[in-house]
Amino acid sequence: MRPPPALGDLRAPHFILHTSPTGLPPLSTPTISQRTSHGTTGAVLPGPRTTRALCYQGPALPGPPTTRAPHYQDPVLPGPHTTRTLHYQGPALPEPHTTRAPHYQDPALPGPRTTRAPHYQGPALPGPRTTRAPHYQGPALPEPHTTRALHYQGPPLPGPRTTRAPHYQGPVLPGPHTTRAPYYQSPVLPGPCTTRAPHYQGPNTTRAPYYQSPVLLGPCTTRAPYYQGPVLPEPCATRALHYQSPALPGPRTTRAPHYQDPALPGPHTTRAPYYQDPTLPEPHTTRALHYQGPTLPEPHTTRALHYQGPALPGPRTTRAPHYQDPALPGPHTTRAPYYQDPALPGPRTTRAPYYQGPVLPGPRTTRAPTLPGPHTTSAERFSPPDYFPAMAEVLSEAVGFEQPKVELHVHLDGAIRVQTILDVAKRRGVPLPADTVEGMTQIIIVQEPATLTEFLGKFAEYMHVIAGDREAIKRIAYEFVEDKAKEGVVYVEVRYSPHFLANTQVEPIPWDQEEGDVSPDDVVRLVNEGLKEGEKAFNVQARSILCCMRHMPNWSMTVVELCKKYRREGVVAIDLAGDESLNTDAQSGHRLAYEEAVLSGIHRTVHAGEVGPPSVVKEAVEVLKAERIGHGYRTLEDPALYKQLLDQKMHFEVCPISSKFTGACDPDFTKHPVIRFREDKANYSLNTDDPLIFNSTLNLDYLTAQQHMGFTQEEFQRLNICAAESCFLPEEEKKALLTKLYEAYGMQKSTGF
Ligand SMILES: O=c1[nH]cnc2c1ncn2[C@H]1C[C@H](O)[C@@H](CO)O1
Repeated sequence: MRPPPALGDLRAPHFILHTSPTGLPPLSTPTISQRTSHGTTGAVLPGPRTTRALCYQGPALPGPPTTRAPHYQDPVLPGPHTTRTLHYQGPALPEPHTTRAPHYQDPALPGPRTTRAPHYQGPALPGPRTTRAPHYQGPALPEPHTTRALHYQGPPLPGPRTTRAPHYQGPVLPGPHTTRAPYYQSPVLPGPCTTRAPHYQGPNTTRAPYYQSPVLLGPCTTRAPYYQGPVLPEPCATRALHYQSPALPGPRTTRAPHYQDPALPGPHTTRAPYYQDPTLPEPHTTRALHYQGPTLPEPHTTRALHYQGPALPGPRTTRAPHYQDPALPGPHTTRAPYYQDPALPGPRTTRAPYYQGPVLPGPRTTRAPTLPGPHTTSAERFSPPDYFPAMAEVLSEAVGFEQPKVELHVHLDGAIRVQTILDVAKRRGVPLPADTVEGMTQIIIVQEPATLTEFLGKFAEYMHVIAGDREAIKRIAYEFVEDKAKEGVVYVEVRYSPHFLANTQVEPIPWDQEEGDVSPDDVVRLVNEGLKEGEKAFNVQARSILCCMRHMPNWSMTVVELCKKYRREGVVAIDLAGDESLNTDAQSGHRLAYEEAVLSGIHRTVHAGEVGPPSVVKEAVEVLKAERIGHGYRTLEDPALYKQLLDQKMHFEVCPISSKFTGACDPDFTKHPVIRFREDKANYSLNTDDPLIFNSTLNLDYLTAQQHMGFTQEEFQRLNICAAESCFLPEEEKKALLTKLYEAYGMQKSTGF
């Protein structure tokens, strides 16, 4: 339908509208002079109801003089044979009683067959044979009760097959009650086989892609969001990929968390968490948690790696904690706790090179590395690849870089004091496999270069002690700041997963905890408090980063919401941590969370290229819009990507000691990727990552760079300035931090690049 002409259009060239001297139209009816194109003036048309439009040029109208002026909109035209407006171009209207002006919008038209104006937008029209919405272009709707305006958005319409969501374009859905508006997300879908998510493309799995309600009804329905595994046999077989509840009903259902081998034979095949060797003979094959030794002969011989219980009966059974050399001769061969060198002479004499425990009786026994006398071992004689886990304390007297430092990549839950774990365990009555700092340390730390997955398993040794305990959570944050102060750190960004420290409002509840009352939100508040008090007490600036976990995409939206909620209380960014070797879906909750972070101005870092290929780094940058990369070592395998990131000054959060023990990098530090970063003047920092688990300190990372990679004091200064430039503080605070560093380093202001 043509729109009504604008006022200007009405002033056809044939007419002169006499206006007032003010130039404004007069209040009284103007005199209209008609001029023909030949310049003649026409007369006012005579008769009642006879106003012909001044420029009416349509066909001769039937009947007595009926034409009203163009744009006439008075609805109260009396009688039949009434007005055809000047520009009416609608369909032929059936006579009689039908004609209304084109823009007529009064809903109160009486009687049946009341053709509504083309732009009619009033309430639903009563009765049958009602008007189709003017722009309706959908398929022919069957009568009756079918016509709804194209943009109808009201509540669900009653009756079968009536409600079609306004923009619904999916395939025809079978059966009654099937149509749901796109974006429909109500969790209370009744009955089976109902909702099809708007973008759903798979077979038969009835849940919207982001559907996350735990109260799934009926069998065969539960597919975890993002589940992409093989088709699971029905029934009771469908479990979310990361499902961790131990309470699964039915046989063959319990799988260790992260268990990914579907081929376990027989029933009762629960494997220890992280157990990945499918070749254990049936039955009773559960091996101790982190057992990695050689196959043990006979049944019932498996001893946990960290077994510290009473002496076991039978010969050669009791092994010292961490004992890993099966070739020790004779019975009773327990070695000292740090023993790792089988080549030392003499019985029962060998101590680890950095043994600092109580003095042991007997000759040639315990020697601290710097002690004089025979058989003493100086620190220099030991190459770090062999002795790193035990080096931390010994080398702590040597200082790699004594000036103020910035640390950007350290996990709060990987930086807890062992003493604190023991204290909290005692207070809460949580049993631990050791009750001394030394014993517990040896259980927690990674002794040898391992895999990232094995390393992540270490958190299970102690997280259940701290998680869900308000006092402990606040305490670890506070003590963390104190530890950083001792390391000469002036600014730190510490990260953690709020979910991993919670025991309610987290699904599944981690670390086999009972449900409690500490939610992820509570965790963030407690950490904020601990950090704030630590800042005041120790004069260190501490901010936090909240971690999403790779294997838990459905936690991520909560993480970003917590970042937003607590951005003014010290939370500066979002991270994605965990096992990069897990194949997470690009459509996952992480992606949505990072989109939200971008929209809300939350800073973003992502663990990528630590053990994962360069494609993970690429995804972090391009999809998740990461501003920093956690680790990023494997970026070097894609020269084009590396060049791009160099050009854009992407910051790499490098963690040297961590990279050795997680198996991310060659244990030979002289081949470490950070050497290339340094040569290319890349933007990177040095960090501890998880000093508890690596038994390390920030100083040890600097020493490693200095002693094995040739780092100079100037490079340490440069990389710390890079770290400050790339920190997630607001600009003003960042400037203040940079000024502090420049002053401490005695430098002129410039960027570190
Ligand atoms: O180096 C790491 N790579 C990937 N994930 C890690 C690393 N260190 C710690 N995490 C995980 C384990 C922690 O529980 C979690 C949150 O701090 O982040």
